[in-house]
Parts: sequence; structure tokens; C-alpha cells
Amino acid sequence: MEHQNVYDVTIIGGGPAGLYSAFYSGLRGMKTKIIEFQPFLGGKVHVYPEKMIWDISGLTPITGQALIDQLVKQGMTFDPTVVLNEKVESISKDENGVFVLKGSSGEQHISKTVIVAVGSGILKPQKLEIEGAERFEVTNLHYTVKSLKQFKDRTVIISGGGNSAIDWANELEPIAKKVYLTYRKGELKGHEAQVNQLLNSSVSCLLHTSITKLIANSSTDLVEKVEVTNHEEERTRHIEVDDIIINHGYERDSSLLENSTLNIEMEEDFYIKGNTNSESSIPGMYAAGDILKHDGKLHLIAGAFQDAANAVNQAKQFIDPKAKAAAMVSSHNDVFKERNRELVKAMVGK
Ligand SMILES: Cc1cc2nc3c(=O)[nH]c(=O)nc-3n(C[C@H](O)[C@H](O)[C@H](O)COP(=O)(O)OP(=O)(O)OC[C@H]3O[C@@H](n4cnc5c(N)ncnc54)[C@H](O)[C@@H]3O)c2cc1C
Repeated sequence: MEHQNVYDVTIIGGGPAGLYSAFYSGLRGMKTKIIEFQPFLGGKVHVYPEKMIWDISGLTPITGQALIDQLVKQGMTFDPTVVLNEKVESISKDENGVFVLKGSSGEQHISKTVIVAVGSGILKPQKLEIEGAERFEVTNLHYTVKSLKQFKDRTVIISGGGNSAIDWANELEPIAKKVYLTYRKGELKGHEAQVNQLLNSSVSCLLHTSITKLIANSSTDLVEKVEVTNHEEERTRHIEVDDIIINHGYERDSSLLENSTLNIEMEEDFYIKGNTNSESSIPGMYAAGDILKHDGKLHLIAGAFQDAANAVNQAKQFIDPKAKAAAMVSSHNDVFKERNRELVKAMVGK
């Protein structure tokens, strides 16, 4: 079968890994498409647009939103085709060994290589397991923190004991009137430094404790009090609150990899098993970012960038075995010649 509109590289997922893959793929002169389920690019970083990110080399603290803006700008450098609002439902290969990606719109996306950059799949927050809780999602029950300002001088209770819950407690502590953190287990799971900061702050940490009831004002439909239960001591108490933030993690949507007809080697916990070059067990298919696992894999934004460059370089060699294994330093690339000249001229004021 002759394929019209066949791409060299199709990237599934428009988060940090996918966006950097799109940039790098353009740098290596490949025809590139990026497909994203959401109506916007940026991936999981949209969950924390106002959080400060400290651990990306070369970037002094940057908010999630500012990082998204930069990632998208860089990702678009070589004008990849961008398809938004499209869930890739399955990946297969046709009789010529070309990848066929079935999209939720009914379109088939045809590509010589594929980079799977789906993170933990399509994000669906784990909901608070209290009957009727969903009706407060339009008032003061939150699953993401879109703006820190909205919590200024308010009493906030955060439920969860992982990195997200701890990070939000630390970020809100100087802004809010009072912050409580409840966690059903006895030990917090976050990074040591963040846990220490939390334990040495004014945040009240209620361990072995969960939110068991939301008590609302019937005229405003705002939760005014929560009932919390300490499971060890079998004791309940009420806390007056203005806002409730739930950070119980996310459900992983792994349907893409489950529906695919290819025999993709996976880790037990549904990561794509890769080697350090981001290669999957399927020739021509690579993985980058949070979906990838191998010894030494860094499940952070910084790690996603390295994976993306590796994945693209492998894709390039898969299509053209005579191509260089790695790209040159960026300033040596012809594609930047003209832009470099302009930038240098502007720098010296010429
Ligand atoms: C609250 C929070 C704070 C964090 N703070 C930091 C931090 O300070 N520093 C740091 O380095 N990391 C941080 N992280 C982790 C960081 O966000 C991730 O490591 C990073 O986003 C991974 O990028 P990714 O591109 O692999 O995946 P993602 O960002 O998850 O992007 C994957 C994209 O793929 C799309 N997708 C999934 N399935 C499909 C499909 N079938 N079809 C089409 N599109 C699909 C999704 O919609 C999503 O947009 C934080 C994470 C959270 C949740």
C-alpha cells in the first residue's frame, strides 16, 4: 500500500518529552507530527502552572506556566504538524512495516517511526471517596491548584502524603491563613528536604487520618467544615475550612498500550521497558519521559529531555542507517545558520 502523508516521526503526547522530541526531530531534519489528547500542549505541567520548578538545569526557578510557554515555543521551532484533541487509541504496523496509529477522530496517522511520550497516560485525578463530593468541585473542593492567589488568607486542608500534597502544603503555608495536611498513613512519602520543610513549618500534619465527611452550608453549597478521622485512635474531629485540596494521585490510563497489536515489552507497573537509548522492544518505536523505565531513568523533566534526544537520534538512524548517531552541537547545525546570524547581529547592535 502506498502511503500518502507518511511522517518520519510521530510523537504521541505533547508534554515536556513530546515537545522536546518535536524540536529535536526538526533539528535532525525529519518530518514530524505531534499528537495530543488535550486541547493544549504542555502535558502534566498544566497541573501546576503556578508552582516553582527548581530542578531543571540552567533554569533558575521558573513557574510551570512559564516553562510550558518556553517548551511549546521551542517545540514549534521547525513547524511540526500538531494534532490536538486526538487520543491515539492503538498502534500497529502494516504489511510494509509502517506504523499506523488509530486516532479517536477516526483518522489514521502513518509514520516510519513512533516516539511514545504519553507520561502516565491521560490524567484523571483519583477522587475523594465520599458520596456526593463531586458537587463541591464547582465550589471549594479542588484537585489541582491553578492559582496560588485564590488561597491567600484562607484555611486550607490538603489530603495526601506524596510529593504533590507536600509541595502544595509548603507553597501555601506562607500565603494561607492556616494549612492542614491529612494523610491516611503514618509516614509522608515525599522528598526528604520537602518533608523536613513541612515538619518544621506551621502546617498541622495529621497522620493516620483521612477526611471522612464534608459538611456544607446548604445555602452557599460551600464546604465549611470537614470531619477527619484518626484511624489509629478511632477518633474524629471537625475542622473549619475555606478550601479542600485533594492530592491522591492519578489513575493511569494505559489503554493505548493495551489496545496495541504490537508486542511491546512492558515493566510490571506499565512502563515501557527501554534501554538507555530510549529504544523499545519494537524496531522503530521509542519512548521518552515518564512512560519509559530503565536502570538509572530519571522520572523528572530533566530526564525527559535526555530521553527525547536519544529517541530522536535512534529514529533518525532507523530511517537512515548512514545518518550520524547523534546531532552536532546546536550552533553547528545549518538550520540555525541564518537565525544565529540575526541573533548575533542583534546582540552587538548591528
Ligand atoms: C504536581 C506535580 C509537580 C511536579 N513537579 C516537578 C518538578 O518540580 N520538577 C520536575 O522535574 N518534575 C516535576 N513533576 C513531574 C513532571 O511533570 C513529569 O516528569 C513530566 O511532566 C513528564 O513529562 P512527559 O512528557 O513524560 O509526560 P506528561 O507531562 O505526562 O505528558 C504526557 C502527555 O501525553 C498525553 N497523552 C497521554 N496518552 C495519550 C494518548 N493516548 N493520545 C494522545 N495524547 C496522550 C497527555 O494528555 C499528556 O499531555 C511534577 C509532577 C506533578 C504532578
